[in-house]
This record gives sequence, structure tokens and C-alpha cells, in this order.
Amino acid sequence: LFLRGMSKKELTPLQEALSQLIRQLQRKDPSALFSFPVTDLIAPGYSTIIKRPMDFGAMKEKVKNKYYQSLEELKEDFRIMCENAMIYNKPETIYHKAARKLLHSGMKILRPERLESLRQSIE
Ligand SMILES: COc1ccc(Br)cc1-c1nc(N)nc2[nH]cnc12
Repeated sequence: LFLRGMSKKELTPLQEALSQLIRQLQRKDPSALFSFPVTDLIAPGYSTIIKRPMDFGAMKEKVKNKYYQSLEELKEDFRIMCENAMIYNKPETIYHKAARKLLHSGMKILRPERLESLRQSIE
């Protein structure tokens, strides 16, 4: 059978790079506040206030489905995820502060020169 030879784990270089970046970013979210979607149960009115919900689980799904065409698209989703939390949650909350801290450390992991050299290693 065709699938016999294909180990299911066979990822493209882009998928490998994206998965590695997500692993590094998730390490900066030890409370796993960003691992799963925010529900209206956890955060009343969230789905009406936040137009583009995003979380690490959704990012992994997009990698698996080959949705991302570039590293930059992952960076964009990561930024949206952090900004959502900073929009919905007031500045003095732990969630707003966690999001700001995550955004800051994530932008170091995703800094342009880092993505540039990663991009070259994929081509
Ligand atoms: C998945 O979200 C959570 C899970 C568990 C717990 Br406790 C809190 C959240 C959460 N709560 C709020 N208000 N804003 C967020 N932004 C990202 N996470 C959150």
C-alpha cells in the first residue's frame, strides 16, 4: 500500500521549522493559558469582542493542514493571540500581563534575523 512506506510523521521542512518555533513559544507559556481556545464560559463575551481568536492548538492544526505558507504567517498568528488577551483583559489582570510578557519573549524567538536564517535553511 502507498501509505505503508510513508511514516505518518513525514513533515515538510517548513512544517518542521514551524513546529519547532511553536514548541519554543509554548515554553514561554508555562501556565498553558494559550494552549487552548478561550471560551465564553472562561471569559464572558469573549467571542463577541475578539474577532480573530487564536491559540497554540489552532496554530498546530494549521501546521498539520499545511495552512501556513511562510514563517511570517505563524508570527502574525502569534501576535494576534497575544493581542487578543491584551484587548479582552484589563491591564492589571494576570492574563493581560501574561500576554504582554509572552509577546515580548515570543518576538525575540521570532525576530527577523532569526526567521531569515531559518528561512534560508529551509529553501
Ligand atoms: C484558555 O484560556 C484560559 C484558560 C484557563 C484560564 Br484560568 C484562563 C484563561 C484565559 N482567561 C482569560 N480571561 N483570557 C485569556 N487569554 C488567554 N487565556 C485566557
